Amino acid sequence: MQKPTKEPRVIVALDYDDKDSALAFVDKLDPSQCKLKVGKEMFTLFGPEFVKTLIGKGFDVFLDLKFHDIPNTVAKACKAAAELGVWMVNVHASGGLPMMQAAKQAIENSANPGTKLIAVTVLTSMDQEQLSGVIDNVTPEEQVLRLAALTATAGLDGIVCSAKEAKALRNSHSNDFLLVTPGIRPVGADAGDQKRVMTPAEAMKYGVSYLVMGRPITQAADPMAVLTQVNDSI
Ligand SMILES: O=c1ccn([C@@H]2O[C@H](COP(=O)(O)O)[C@@H](O)[C@H]2O)c(=O)[nH]1
Repeated sequence: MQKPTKEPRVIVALDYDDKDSALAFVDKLDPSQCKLKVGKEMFTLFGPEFVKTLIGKGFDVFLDLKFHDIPNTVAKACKAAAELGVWMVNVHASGGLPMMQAAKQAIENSANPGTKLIAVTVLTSMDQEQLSGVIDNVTPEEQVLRLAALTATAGLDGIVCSAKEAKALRNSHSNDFLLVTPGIRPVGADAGDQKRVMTPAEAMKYGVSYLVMGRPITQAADPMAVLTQVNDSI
C-alpha cells in the first residue's frame, strides 16, 4: 500500500541573488519535503515568471512580499498574487483592519479564492529594544497578540510571528489559525540578523504551523542534509 504523504511543514526561503543557483537547489528537492518562499529579492530580480517556474515544478509557493499600502492598492496586489497561482501571500497587519479586509475580499473574488492570506505582526529581526524605537510600552509578545487579534477579526488565515509567541497565541487562537514562523535556527546555527529565534523541534512543540528557514539550509555545506535533519526532528 502507498504511504500517505504528510504535508511538509518547512518553508524554504529562497533568498538567492542568482536564479541558476536557486533552481539548481530546487531541482534537488521534492515538493513532499518542503514548500518554497519567494521574497522581495528574488521577485524583484526575476519576477512572476520565476514564481510560475516553481509552481510548475509542483511546489506550494509562499509569495512573501509583505504588502503594506492603502486598502485599494493592497487588494489589487493580493488579487494579482492569487491569480499567479501562489499558495500563500501576505500583508502587514499594521496596515489596519480595512486594509486586511480589502485584501481578503480581493482574494475571495479572484480566480484563486483558496489562496491563503496571512499578516506579518512583529518582524522576527526585532527585539524589545528595536520595538521600543517604533512603539512605546509594549513587549514584542504583547504587540504580536494584539495584531494577531486584529488579523483574526479581519478573517485572515493566520499570521507571521516568531515561534517565541506561539504558546501564548495558542491560548487564544485555534490550530486552524496559521502561525508561520521565520527565525528558526537549528541548535548551534548562526542567528544572523534574527533576534526572536527557536529550534525547529521546539517551535513545532509550541504549536507552530509552518517553519520558515532560509540561510541555515541554503547556505549550509549540504543543504539537503540540513533539510532532512529538520524534517526528521519534527
Ligand atoms: O518577521 C519576519 C518575516 C519574514 N522573514 C523572512 O523569512 C526569511 C528568514 O530567512 P533566514 O535566512 O532563515 O533568517 C527571510 O526571507 C525573511 O525575509 C523573517 O525573517 N522575519
